[in-house]
Amino acid sequence: MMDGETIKEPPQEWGPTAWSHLSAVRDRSLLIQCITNFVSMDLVANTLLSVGASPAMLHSTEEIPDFTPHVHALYVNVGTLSSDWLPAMMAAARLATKLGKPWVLDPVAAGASRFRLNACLELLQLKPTVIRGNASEILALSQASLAPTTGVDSSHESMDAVEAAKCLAQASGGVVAVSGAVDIITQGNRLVGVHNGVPMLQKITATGCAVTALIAAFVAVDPLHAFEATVSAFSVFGIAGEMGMEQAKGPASLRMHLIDSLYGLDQVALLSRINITTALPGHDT
Ligand SMILES: Nc1ncnc2c1ncn2[C@@H]1O[C@H](COP(=O)(O)OP(=O)(O)O)[C@@H](O)[C@H]1O
Ligand SMILES: Cc1ncsc1CCOP(=O)(O)O
Ligand SMILES: [Mg+2]
Repeated sequence: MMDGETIKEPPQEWGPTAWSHLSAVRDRSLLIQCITNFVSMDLVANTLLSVGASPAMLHSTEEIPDFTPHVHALYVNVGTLSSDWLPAMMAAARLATKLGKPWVLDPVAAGASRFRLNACLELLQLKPTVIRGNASEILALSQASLAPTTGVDSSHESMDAVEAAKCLAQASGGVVAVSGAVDIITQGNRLVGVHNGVPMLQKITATGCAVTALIAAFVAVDPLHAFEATVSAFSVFGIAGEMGMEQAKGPASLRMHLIDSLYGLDQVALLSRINITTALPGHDT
């Protein structure tokens, strides 16, 4: 294989990998510290509880030295960022990194303002294990440039951000994940697409925040294989979305059925529904 060439992944391995991650998360009572936005706190906490993890929304700077050493992973989300929250995010991420604990960044609306973009760039310096955003967020971060028309929702397709994601992964040294109709996950010379999920997930606020929280839990059980953990979390969340949609009448009932489906997801459903590609059009080598 030539240097820089993308490794071909055996797709048949992903079902068992995702199942073993979900089973481990369910077995382990993982404590996940979430410094997340006001909009997402409820869905993030309920998503983590539905897979057996324990969410804790502790965000005071004063609590970090006592609390962060006990968590299995840290989740930082800048969705409703203000200057008084940033020091806590930085302190928690710094301590997590120092203690060798995984931490995951959700750069919500990274390109919406200079303050937010600079905050995300500062957080990037602290080496997140995984960065998960929508395509517009990953493009803004990768180019370190504002995109003022972009709020929290993406104005791009995930496929538009494949090269940006690869650059960001190289620059940060972490896993970079772009959500969308196809979720793109990349690290080094690895790249896969997860095709699970339903478009209605975009009509529920904070589903992006929730899938990032799930990634934090999955990475907590397997910090040395953050790429596999991230792909597994996306598949599980997307499959739960598909199963929830079979019972839902619209976004509000999908939100409820999504959580129920995460809670009840079994091995047969996961193995039969998981849909992963390892060769994206124009990006397979
Ligand atoms: N068109 C789509 N089809 C299927 N799933 C989707 C689609 N768009 C987003 N999703 C899923 O919805 C969840 C939230 O992603 P997204 O809407 O991109 O994040 P954000 O809310 O941060 O913008 C992810 O699990 C993603 O896979
Ligand atoms: C609407 C909104 N405004 C600030 S944060 C937030 C929630 C964003 O959630 P997501 O990125 O998962 O759509
Ligand atoms: Mg988001």
